[in-house]
Amino acid sequence: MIIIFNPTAGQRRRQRLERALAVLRHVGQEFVVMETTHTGHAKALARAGAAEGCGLVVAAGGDGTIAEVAAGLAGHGAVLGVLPLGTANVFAWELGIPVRPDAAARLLTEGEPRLVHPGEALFTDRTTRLFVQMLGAGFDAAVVANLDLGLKHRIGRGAYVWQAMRELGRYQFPPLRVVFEDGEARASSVIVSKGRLYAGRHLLAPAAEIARPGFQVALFHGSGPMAAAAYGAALPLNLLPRMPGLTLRHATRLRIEGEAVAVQADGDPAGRLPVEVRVAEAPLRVMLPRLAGMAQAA
Ligand SMILES: Nc1ncnc2c1ncn2[C@@H]1O[C@H](COP(=O)(O)OP(=O)(O)OP(=O)(O)O)[C@@H](O)[C@H]1O
Repeated sequence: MIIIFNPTAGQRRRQRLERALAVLRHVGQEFVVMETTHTGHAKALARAGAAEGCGLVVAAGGDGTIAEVAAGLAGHGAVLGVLPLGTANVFAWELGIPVRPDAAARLLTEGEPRLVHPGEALFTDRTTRLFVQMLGAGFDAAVVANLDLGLKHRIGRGAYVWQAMRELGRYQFPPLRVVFEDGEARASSVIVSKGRLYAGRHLLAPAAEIARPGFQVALFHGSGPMAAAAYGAALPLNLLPRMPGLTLRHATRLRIEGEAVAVQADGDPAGRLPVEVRVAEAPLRVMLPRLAGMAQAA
């Protein structure tokens, strides 16, 4: 087992990693920990580990690290394991992976691999980017692009709230055009979601099924600071899917266009519009809680 650790993810990450490692040592599980030193490093480490025949490659970090490791494993048979040490850990909440380090470590040895179908973004400079949970264009991507990373490391998710309030006063809400296989739509912001959750455990797309190929696309029609503030207020109350001015629809392929508008993928800056979004060619095997065990627990 290789554990790829992002030392900059989340808060108190090193202590949380050590708690997970103690459990693995206790059960006699052999592992090697590799620390990332820069963006993109997790992908390279995962690819090398899988090429050398490692069967389980663990992302110890947030959703950005998970997405990088997933991209490195694409086309190999290795299973992705997750030790959620990030700020929001949406992927873990979505799939029932425990966020407590000791429980997450136990899952690595006791879980079962199941298939998940990531998304892939293709930009005009021909770069591609895998995403495991969501991709956003518009307001939320502006928040991510301008986030104070020092503040994020000090106070965690509160830094996103602070930045969102700052963006309310200056974001211009340029119109976006979204082209689907069967028509097109306009919106002020778009979130392409693999899963049901967003920004932690908050409900965004109730009909989404992360294990199936395809997306729920949230189109935010309301424009301007008042509309964005209303969406933001509805999110922690899990009322966002019912907000007027928000439509949700299924898609397996789409194109988002807008004048140099920022794009975020799994909570990290990813580039600028236009972007093509599609289902990644290779599904991913992820170590998840056993379904039988979940049924017994229910
Ligand atoms: N050593 C490093 N120094 C700086 N950046 C790094 C390093 N290792 C990884 N990164 C970058 O940090 C980004 C953010 O990390 P990650 O998503 O794991 O944590 P997070 O943002 O705190 O969590 P979450 O996505 O759950 O909110 C990753 O996408 C990766 O590109």
